[in-house]
Amino acid sequence: MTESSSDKLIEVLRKAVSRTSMLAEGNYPELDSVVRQLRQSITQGVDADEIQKLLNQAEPKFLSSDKAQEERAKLVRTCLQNLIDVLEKNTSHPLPGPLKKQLEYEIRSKWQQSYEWPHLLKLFLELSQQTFNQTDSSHQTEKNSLFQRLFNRSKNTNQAPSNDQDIMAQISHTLAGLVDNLSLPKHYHGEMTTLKSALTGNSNLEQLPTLLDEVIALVMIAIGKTQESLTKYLSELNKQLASINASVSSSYQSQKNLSESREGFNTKLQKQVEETSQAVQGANDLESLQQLINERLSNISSTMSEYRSRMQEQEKDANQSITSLKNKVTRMEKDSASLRSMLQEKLAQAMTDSLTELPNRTAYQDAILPLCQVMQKTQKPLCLAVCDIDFFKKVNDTWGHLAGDKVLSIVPKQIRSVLQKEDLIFRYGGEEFVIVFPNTPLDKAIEKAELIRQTVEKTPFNMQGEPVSISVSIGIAEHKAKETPESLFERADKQLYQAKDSGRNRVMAEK
Ligand SMILES: Nc1nc2c(ncn2[C@@H]2O[C@H](COP(=O)(O)OP(=O)(O)OP(=O)(O)O)[C@@H](O)[C@H]2O)c(=O)[nH]1
Repeated sequence: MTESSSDKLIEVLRKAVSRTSMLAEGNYPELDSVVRQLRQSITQGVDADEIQKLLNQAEPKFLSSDKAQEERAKLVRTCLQNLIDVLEKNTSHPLPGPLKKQLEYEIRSKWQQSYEWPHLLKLFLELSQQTFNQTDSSHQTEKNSLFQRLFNRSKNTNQAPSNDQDIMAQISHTLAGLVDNLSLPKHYHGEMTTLKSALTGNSNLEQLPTLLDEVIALVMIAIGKTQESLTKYLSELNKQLASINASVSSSYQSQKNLSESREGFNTKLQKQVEETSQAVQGANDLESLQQLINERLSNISSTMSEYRSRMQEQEKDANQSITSLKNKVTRMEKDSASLRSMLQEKLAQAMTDSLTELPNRTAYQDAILPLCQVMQKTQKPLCLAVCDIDFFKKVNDTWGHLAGDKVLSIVPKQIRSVLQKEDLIFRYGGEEFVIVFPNTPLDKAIEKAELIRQTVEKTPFNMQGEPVSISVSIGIAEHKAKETPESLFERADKQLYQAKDSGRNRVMAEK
């Protein structure tokens, strides 16, 4: 490595350490002073030995904070699973399948990312609401059941059955455990204690949505560091904009001063020339004329040199302010480019499923409406296929989750290998994929789906040395004029259920 490229590398690393340490600060109080010291030493450019000494001292603290974070995440995962269990065991109806599946899948794939915790809790709240809606529509006898009173807030003030009280006691006990586990800044400890005591022993079901909201708010505070740093970053950019604005006004002011002094100079010079010409006309002898002209010329020359030096000074000022303006704009451009790429990266992460690397359900929901609209406008057909791996639970139960994950990552690759460039595939949740065939009529989509089915069926899977065959069932529907994406999905999903009911490993379409 040349000296200049190693200098550059050191500079980049210095910056990276300094920014990362800013993000880390505030997460673990016991690490804060070390992180701050490290940043200061690095920005002040102290020598390597000193930084090494600091790192040696900090090592055990870094390790213990890593462990604490992992423990915390495990507890959150267990808590979320317990919440689903409480719901499942205590209601007389099955929980809404797709949402439960989605929540379980998201818990499995996201529990380690603390910024996903509020989202997981919100999904649990949604699951509870859907459970109630389902219960309500099918069983009038349960009018005063848990979820009716929870989410519909029925006016009926009957005493809650003791079963409901038990459920709430279990849910609040789990939530209190979760709150206890949060790492919050000191000034939130009061709120945390209040919420914990509101949860402990609480058997009033009607308070669950409010309490859950409060838990989510505290979780967001506990993990809100990234947001905070983003806000700081934006406010820094804002400050830079303000300072650019100030520079622009000062540069405008110096331009204004320049033109004012030019005007002043012109008037003064004109006046001196006029006075000279009048004096020349009024002079009666050569000697006095010579003296007068000398006097006037020296006046004009001193006015001109005064003007020249003033102009030079002002020009220097203007140049300086233009240079500083240019530097500020360059710095701001760099900062906003890095912010933009950071946001794009975050957006891409939020839209991609980490196991299969396919665009996820959120990406599907963003894409489907505009796709339907374009196809409708151009009067071209669009078909949607919902594809689900058959007996996937058996794969997990027989060969374990890792083997299940392997199947989940291979199947979409096989599907993709027979798709055309314009076809789109998404992981909708669990072992379910959605495939969009733009510009494709129903009979053609059925052919494509049949090819997908055969390809998966022929793919050799091997579990612990045993050959295993995997198959998929597929339901298809063609988009109708003015139909919503939800209704299109529902029709395709219905076909999928028929394919499952008719024995699986088949394609069914609405004819
Ligand atoms: N390994 C693994 N399992 C998952 C993942 N997502 C969902 N599952 C599991 O997939 C299974 C789906 O099971 P079911 O919905 O009963 O469906 P199935 O066994 O495929 O049966 P049919 O769809 O009726 O053919 C559940 O056991 C989920 O826990 C994942 O990301 N990895």
